[in-house]
Amino acid sequence: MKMDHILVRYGELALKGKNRGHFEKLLLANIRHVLKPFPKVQAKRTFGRIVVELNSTDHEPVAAALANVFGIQSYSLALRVENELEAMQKGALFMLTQHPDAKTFKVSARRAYKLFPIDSQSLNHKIGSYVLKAFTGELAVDVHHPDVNVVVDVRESGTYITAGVYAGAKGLPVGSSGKVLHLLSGGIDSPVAAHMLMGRGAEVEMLHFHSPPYTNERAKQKVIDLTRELTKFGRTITLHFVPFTDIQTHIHKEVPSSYEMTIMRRMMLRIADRIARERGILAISNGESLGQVASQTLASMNTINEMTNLPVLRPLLAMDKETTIAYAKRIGTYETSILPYEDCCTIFLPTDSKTKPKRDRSAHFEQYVQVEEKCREAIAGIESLEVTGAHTSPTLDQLF
Ligand SMILES: Nc1ncnc2c1ncn2[C@@H]1O[C@H](COP(=O)(O)OP(=O)(O)OP(=O)(O)O)[C@@H](O)[C@H]1O
Repeated sequence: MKMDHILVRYGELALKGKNRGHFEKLLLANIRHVLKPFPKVQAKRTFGRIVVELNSTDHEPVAAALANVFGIQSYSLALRVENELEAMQKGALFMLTQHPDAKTFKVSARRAYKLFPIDSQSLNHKIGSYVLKAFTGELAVDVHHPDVNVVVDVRESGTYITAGVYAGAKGLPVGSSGKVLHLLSGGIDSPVAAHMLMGRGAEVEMLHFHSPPYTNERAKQKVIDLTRELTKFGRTITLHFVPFTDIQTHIHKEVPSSYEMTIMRRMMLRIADRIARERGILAISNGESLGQVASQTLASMNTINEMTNLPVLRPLLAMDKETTIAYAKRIGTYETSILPYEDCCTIFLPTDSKTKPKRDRSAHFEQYVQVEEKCREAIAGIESLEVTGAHTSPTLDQLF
């Protein structure tokens, strides 16, 4: 016998009333996205849950892929058998052999298919006593706090037997809350911030500023790799590379070093604002946390934020670095983030950046930067790509 199904339950979705149907469709699409590396596996929506048919594929990698998908409350490995008592008994026994450490169990039969002739009470009894006989002395029944609850779910299409529930990623399906334009650097923080937003249903579209030849091709590949890592939590992600060399060198030449960082960030946000509006995106996000560095003080945020009246979401605002690092390790982005390739923000890194930059001073220095022209040129030079997933994601060689 072999595990042949995974039953997926969704939680918060249920709270969403009339959006439920839409959310279920999104969740199913996102599940199908992460299951693309398993061509034989199929996912279907039935009776308020999603049934994943393994079709002879090993359950472990499939379950691991599902564990990442936002919107899944929990899931269970399942065995499907014919609607016959003997098959149910053998199936329940098989499921219990998957839990060699269990000392107690119970059977919880549910008979959604009322034409099946044995009622759930009798099924509990008949299956329970069969299992007890097979495990003589090793297993006992405990109806209140069993180590394993064997659920026998009788449906018209067959009986699904599960033993154990695994926690899903919870949250909302990616895409259910609309789209956010996310500023993705190659660092530790911004991928974590993106993941948090995805968990609240946001579809993230990535914007990365790069400054060749100061930042190299490997830095670019790193950003693609981080994006690809994030596709495993939901769906394909659009990534835009904005050429920033000209703007940066110009700022470096024309602006006092204490305001370079501020003006550079204001240019980034100006460009992000325009791209978001062009693409009908309602919010911008980044990986800033309060007070970490000169560009992330309240005064700095205030001065930089002047460039947009779209909401700027900062999921990491109140998180300390240690927690962010632990989070990045957990979601699998940390190892890529710490690869030592330059980010454009560090290439002319001034040591005297203002921690309290002013809006009026910034506007004054921007008079020397040809803001309009530079923004237009940068936007015209954008390269965009769709990053679909670990199995199909392109490398730079294939792209440019
Ligand atoms: N080259 C870039 N392209 C796009 N966004 C960027 C870039 N550099 C920085 N950002 C955005 O600005 C935020 C703050 O960047 P900064 O380098 O000051 O801080 P950080 O704490 O090192 O962030 P991270 O770890 O995400 O790089 C980043 O989280 C990211 O959202």
